[in-house]
Amino acid sequence: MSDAKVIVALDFDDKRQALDLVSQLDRSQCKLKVGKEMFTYFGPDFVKELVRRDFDVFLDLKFHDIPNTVAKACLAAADLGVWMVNVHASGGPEMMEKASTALARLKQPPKLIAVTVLTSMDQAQLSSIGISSTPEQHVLKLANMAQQSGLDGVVCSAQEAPVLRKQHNSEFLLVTPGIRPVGSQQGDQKRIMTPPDAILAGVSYMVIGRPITQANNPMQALQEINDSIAL
Ligand SMILES: O=C(O)c1cc(=O)[nH]c(=O)n1[C@@H]1O[C@H](COP(=O)(O)O)[C@@H](O)[C@H]1O
Repeated sequence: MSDAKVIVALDFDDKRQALDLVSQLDRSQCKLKVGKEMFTYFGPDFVKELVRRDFDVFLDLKFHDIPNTVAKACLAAADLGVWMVNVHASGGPEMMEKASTALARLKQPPKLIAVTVLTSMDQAQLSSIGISSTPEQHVLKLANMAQQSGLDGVVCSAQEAPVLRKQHNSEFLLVTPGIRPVGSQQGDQKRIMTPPDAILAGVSYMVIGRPITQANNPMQALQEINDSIAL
């Protein structure tokens, strides 16, 4: 596994464009994430190609279904050779336990993490789905559930990292999207933080998409982020 803290979210509708960027990268600079858009267009072969190129790949399909279906989908993801997979914590403890138990039987299981509260949601969005706690309270609750269910960590925003780090040691992975370098567009993200602040807050890995992929010079954007978090 590489030491890279940045996970580049490859959200493209064009495989050639994605592979052009990937060809300029190496595993010491970043890990790669394949999400619903690219997986739906280009399927497992695209994921396998990135694994073949020796990248740590996070397959971000956010499984959320009955326990048996999710456990089997996680096994299918593991078959692709990915480094990390995720499920929605709101699928509940039984779903998460079944997935974690299924993966634990493998020789080299991928990391299994749970999405808590999407970084595109704020208090108003949470209220609109009937949840009256604050995003931080809800993240904490789901993160505890994920840990008790045997998961390796959670997806949350960097804003919740300091309080999560008080309850979970550094082995519990905090994977944080909603990362915005100073001057970049916020877009649809609500709970955001800059890369250096996120590292100070105790995150394990930062998922960064558009600030890199839509930059005039993606390689320079990634280099600047890596420089900004270098010790
Ligand atoms: O699981 C994820 O990766 C994820 C969870 C979350 O709460 N928020 C979130 O933005 N993501 C993903 O992280 C990436 C963020 O991309 P940018 O907003 O372009 O940096 C996207 O691919 C999202 O699908």
